[in-house]
Amino acid sequence: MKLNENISAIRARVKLSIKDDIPAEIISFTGLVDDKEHIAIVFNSADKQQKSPLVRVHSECLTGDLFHSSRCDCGEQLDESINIMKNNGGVILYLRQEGRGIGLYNKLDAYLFQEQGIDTYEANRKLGFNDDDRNYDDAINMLKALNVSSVHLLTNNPLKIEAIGKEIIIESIQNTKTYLKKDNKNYLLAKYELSDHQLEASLI
Ligand SMILES: Nc1nc2c(ncn2[C@@H]2O[C@H](COP(=O)(O)OP(=O)(O)OP(=O)(O)O)[C@@H](O)[C@H]2O)c(=O)[nH]1
Ligand SMILES: [Zn+2]
Repeated sequence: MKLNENISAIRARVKLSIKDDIPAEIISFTGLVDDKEHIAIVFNSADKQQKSPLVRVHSECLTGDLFHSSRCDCGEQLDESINIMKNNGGVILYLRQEGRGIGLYNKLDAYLFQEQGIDTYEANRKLGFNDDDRNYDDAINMLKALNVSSVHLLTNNPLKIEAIGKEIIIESIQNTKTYLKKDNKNYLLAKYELSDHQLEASLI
């Protein structure tokens, strides 16, 4: 595991959301292990005030997070996280691991395979990638830099739980909701059947 203790962070206060003016801090880091600019969004200074904040480790999805694409559930999960944390505090680690780590170009390429009936994981393999090319070392580095050593984790993804749990105490797991949309049934089914995500089977 690549850990880096020599991280520094710069933070600025922001208000989030179109309607709500949710106070938060946005934090960027230098000294992370990979060359991406991962960020943390901290609600109610959870890093200072809460011993075990609620944490969402969220991988970038430009199409879903920003444009609410019908193909996935990422934007809804991000909105859900913000809505919970605006009242209860918490930390979102926004990791620049677009397309489960393969990047946007390759994710769009994978969509072309999916249109032929191939599931999301096999589409990755057809392009020469692993099913999931992410790692969470820098998520751990960021939590440590924020003095967060134990968390309540907001996820349905067992790989995230395993990876974060290697260095951070996980007090509890809170699942996100299951968001079935126009075009994301196969995406959700693949997560449920092939990758053991804790989704509501009755909804998909
Ligand atoms: N390769 C690939 N990546 C995808 C596809 N659809 C969405 N993604 C990416 O999948 C990632 C989803 O990450 P997260 O929101 O952290 O969610 P998750 O891994 O499903 O885990 P939890 O939401 O925590 O349960 C993002 O990086 C998306 O860009 C796809 O069809 N192919
Ligand atoms: Zn997405």
